[in-house]
Amino acid sequence: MDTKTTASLVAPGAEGLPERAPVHVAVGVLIERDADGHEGRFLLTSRPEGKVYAGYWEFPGGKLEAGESVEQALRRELHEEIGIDIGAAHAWREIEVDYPHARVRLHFCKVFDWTGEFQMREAQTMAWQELPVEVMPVLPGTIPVLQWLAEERAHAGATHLQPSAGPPQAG
Ligand SMILES: Nc1nc2c([nH]c(=O)n2[C@H]2C[C@H](O)[C@@H](COP(=O)(O)OP(=O)(O)OP(=O)(O)O)O2)c(=O)[nH]1
Repeated sequence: MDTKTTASLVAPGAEGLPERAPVHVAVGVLIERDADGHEGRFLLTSRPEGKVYAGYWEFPGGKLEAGESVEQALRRELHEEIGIDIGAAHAWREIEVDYPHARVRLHFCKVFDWTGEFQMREAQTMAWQELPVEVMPVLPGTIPVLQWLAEERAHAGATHLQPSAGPPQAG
């Protein structure tokens, strides 16, 4: 039995929902490293049309299929969705998120090595980002990862830009 404590958060619209079994999701935090091994830019992709939260930015990944490990699922999803073959997947952090559509347990893995050309096979968009992230909006379940990266990098200030409420109204 899994007795680990996992951080959790409730996305807007999912307050007060009954307890649901989580859907497990493997997520890759692809990070560029310089010659000294310092971690730099990381990859975000936008969620394709037709999925929940279409257009929101996230780290690439997807749901585990029956019998798959996190690493197997990540390898398959990144090949299917963005066309690359990953090297080692380093298990990093986990969080559970309650959305109106499901409760998900996100298994984030850092990935530093991959081969192949990036191909957005689901018509997503990709963006290499630093902190603060400039693409928006960011998926609620992605924001904690930006906070973890900020802690690791001693980044002070905002982790991501917020969609503007629009120009101030006259009058
Ligand atoms: N890939 C990914 N999913 C995330 C992140 N943060 C977060 O809350 N999620 C949630 C959104 C979705 O509810 C779930 C991933 O499911 P999905 O629908 O994208 O997975 P999938 O590609 O296997 O989809 P499908 O084949 O069933 O259409 O995890 C993140 O950073 N990356």
